[in-house]
Amino acid sequence: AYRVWFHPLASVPGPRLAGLTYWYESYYELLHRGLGGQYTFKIQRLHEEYGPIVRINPGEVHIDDPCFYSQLYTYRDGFDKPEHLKWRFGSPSALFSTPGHHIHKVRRSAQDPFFTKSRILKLAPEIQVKADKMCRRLAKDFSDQQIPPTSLPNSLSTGTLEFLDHSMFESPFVKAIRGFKDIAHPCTQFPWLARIFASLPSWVVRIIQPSMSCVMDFQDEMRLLVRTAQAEVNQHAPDEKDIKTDRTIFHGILRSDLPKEELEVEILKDHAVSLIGAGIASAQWTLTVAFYHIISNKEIACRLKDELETSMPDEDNIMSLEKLMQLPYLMSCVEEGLRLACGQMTRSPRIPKKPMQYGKHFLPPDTLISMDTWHMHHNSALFPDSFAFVPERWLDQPLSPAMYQSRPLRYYMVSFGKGTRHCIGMNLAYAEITIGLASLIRRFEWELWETSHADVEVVRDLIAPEVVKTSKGVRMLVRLGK
Ligand code: HEM
Repeated sequence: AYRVWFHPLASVPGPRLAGLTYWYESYYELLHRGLGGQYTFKIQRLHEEYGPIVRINPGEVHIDDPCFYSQLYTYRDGFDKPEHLKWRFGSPSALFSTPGHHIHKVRRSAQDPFFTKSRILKLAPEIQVKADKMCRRLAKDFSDQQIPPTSLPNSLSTGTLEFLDHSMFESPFVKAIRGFKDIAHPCTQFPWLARIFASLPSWVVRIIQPSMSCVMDFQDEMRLLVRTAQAEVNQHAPDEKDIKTDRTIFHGILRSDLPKEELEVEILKDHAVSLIGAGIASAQWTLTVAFYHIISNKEIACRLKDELETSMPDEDNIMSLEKLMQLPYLMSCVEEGLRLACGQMTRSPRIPKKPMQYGKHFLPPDTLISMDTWHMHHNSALFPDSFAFVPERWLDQPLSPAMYQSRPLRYYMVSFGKGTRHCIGMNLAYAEITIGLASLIRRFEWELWETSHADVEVVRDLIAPEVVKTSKGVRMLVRLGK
């Protein structure tokens, strides 16, 4: 009775059942359509019925209004994230899992310097080396064969060349990420489940939940990586410059001014898991979506190829990232890929400490308020025919319609989120996707193989190439012929 009639959110529109019980959300996230991961799409239908603000569970409202995005995901006041999401990906101390704004700020300040634009521009030649190696392997071993292109981007994303040597570019990391995705929804709905998994010895978890084995292996590998960095840093005085101790972001964090408790192995292991996991999954999916749409549309493919051939007559010399980023059609394809891939599709709740107002609705402090990329990127006023891949919509720096204040259209592209918790890897992701697309399209001819639009359709939230594969039983295959 309290939740339905007397709760401060009781007057916010929405289905009565959603205001009454969290089981409403759990049903859509775990069971609906036999897939789970459906609440994002259900919320879209609820907005059609109830308007731009909907109460989606007893303590949370969802807003579908592009103008409100920057108010919620703000750079000015950092908001907390809900405590129960901390366990979602089994890395409770990772940046995106950290609930409190203040501790998040401390952790983030140690990692930010590694992802600045200038740092990534310096790193770009290394990414190009990987892209070159990937292309050489394609030319040598896969000419005129089918390959699943979802595997290609892994090679660029992980910061290691080792994957490029795996058959079909298959990688153990990708299996681990799939494992995380399998448990993410159950662990969001029942956070105690993740805590139980975390407290059990790993051999017990492996027996009761075999799909977690690769996750555990991945975590062990990350612990080892952190311990190695610790040992190398401890061998040198803090002010000593040494090539070995500048090798990875973890060497850098260990040499930062973070308080001692922030440098514990388990915390750094969580950062490692999240940086590599987030880095692989989203960039891989975005490149896959862009790649599919480009090769499935002859006009787009020809226009892009023309631009690349004109600017790089010698295919062996892909131009620098800085110059690639000045190619208008290539960058429009990158933007459109990012828009359609949607990044992290699920809503990202924030907890303002001060009251907020949305229209006539007063939202008291500590209310969970959320928005998501899916609703932003499929807003038909901003992005007409929003499910179509139209790079042209990004050419010549377009503006949004007057109802959205005629701002640059890019203002409403939120693949990387906004505010104090926006994606730390944004510059790296742009670099990987741009270099990846330019190298693959400039150097080869591609043809779709037993692949249709359904193979890149999102059927479940939380990003989904593997989910699409398993749920539909098909893979996106292309044939390579130089
Ligand atoms: C196309 C590629 C990518 C997309 C679409 C993407 C998307 C996002 C989004 C939307 C967020 C905000 C999540 C939230 O509001 O809670 C985020 C956060 C994050 N991303 Fe990415 N990401 C991408 C690539 C990367 C890469 C390459 C890395 C790693 C280097 C990375 C690491 C992170 C981390 C660590 C966070 C948490 C930041 C924080 O809470 O301060 N991401 N990402």
